Amino acid sequence: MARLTIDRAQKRFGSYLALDDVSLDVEDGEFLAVLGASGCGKTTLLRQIAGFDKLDGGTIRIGDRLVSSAETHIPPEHRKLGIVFQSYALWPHMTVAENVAYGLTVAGVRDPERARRVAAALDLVGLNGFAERRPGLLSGGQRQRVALARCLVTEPSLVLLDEPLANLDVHLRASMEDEFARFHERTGTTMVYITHDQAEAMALADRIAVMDRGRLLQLATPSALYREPANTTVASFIGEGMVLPAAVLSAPQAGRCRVSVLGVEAVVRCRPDQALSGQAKLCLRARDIGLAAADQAGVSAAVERLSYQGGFFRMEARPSAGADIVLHLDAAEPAPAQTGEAIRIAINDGWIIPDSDPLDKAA
Ligand SMILES: Nc1ncnc2c1ncn2[C@@H]1O[C@H](COP(=O)(O)OP(=O)(O)OP(=O)(O)O)[C@@H](O)[C@H]1O
Repeated sequence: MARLTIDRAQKRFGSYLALDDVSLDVEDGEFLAVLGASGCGKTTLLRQIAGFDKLDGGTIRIGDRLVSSAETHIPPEHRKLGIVFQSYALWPHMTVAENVAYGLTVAGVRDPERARRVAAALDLVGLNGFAERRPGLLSGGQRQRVALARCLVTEPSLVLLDEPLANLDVHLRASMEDEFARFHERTGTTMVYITHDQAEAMALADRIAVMDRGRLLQLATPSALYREPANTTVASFIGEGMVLPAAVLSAPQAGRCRVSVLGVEAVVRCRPDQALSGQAKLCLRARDIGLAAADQAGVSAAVERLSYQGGFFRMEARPSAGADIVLHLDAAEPAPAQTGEAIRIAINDGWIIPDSDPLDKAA
């Protein structure tokens, strides 16, 4: 196990800055997910940590050891890492046990120590009955577990996982998520998990690093990312947040303030220490809004779309006071209004986004 510390990492491809001053640290034993849309720089970051590429600026440390900087480059095989790829990368001509043993053989570990460690690793991923099978005769989930066992057997100080569930179907993904979570609990290994799937990141990670266009936008627990996004990009990317302009009507008190949004007053959450006045940006989740009761203030809107989600409807509605805004809210079955009907929407909660987007600022 080891701590990972990345300080102002930079990586260029020609004139494009694929990593732009990325700083983050992963605690010993922590499970960190790196989340972002395609092309945001996740794989580039993983390749720097693994040592597949050379860094142009900044530093990467594993434990106390400097492994990457513009001047230093420790090769991947000397970083004590385990890597699990999306593609499994198993040898088809070797049995499961031989695949798992491979890294030990290369490292000069011999039987009976090697056999003992292979059996323990297969046991850990629940595959001890499969040692003599070839990978071609395993399911996708079983192959991914072999890849996990192969990575673990070398007792890495840090495990990097590059979209390991991307090739699996929905059901298998869910059971492999459990598998990864249990595995992390049992071993306490420091893990960095790359994914573009926020549900996966939320379910697994202690903290999530959200990336966009080569920059780290926020590093926080899943709950803090959802409830208190730091900027507009994170607010709209995570949990389908709606970002709306709001006028601040009162100074924050105990982490709450009064705002006017779409012509309606509401009390919403904000940072207790934030100096707020004038205009702000408000993040609303579907669960923050609902149909207004008769005696409650509400935003007048027209239902544009209803989609059944199993037990409830997702309703999309366009407020009459904001032609370019669509609000989405969840309504219990049976549908309380039909497409085209007028409704009133109450704003029950929300979050004042503390920062305008750092990328907007840079632009
Ligand atoms: N070897 C390379 N040469 C030039 N550009 C590159 C190279 N590798 C990556 N890039 C560019 O750097 C940016 C980040 O790529 P990266 O592969 O890290 O994204 P990603 O977040 O992992 O995306 P995905 O989820 O699609 O794999 C992209 O714009 C990509 O085109």
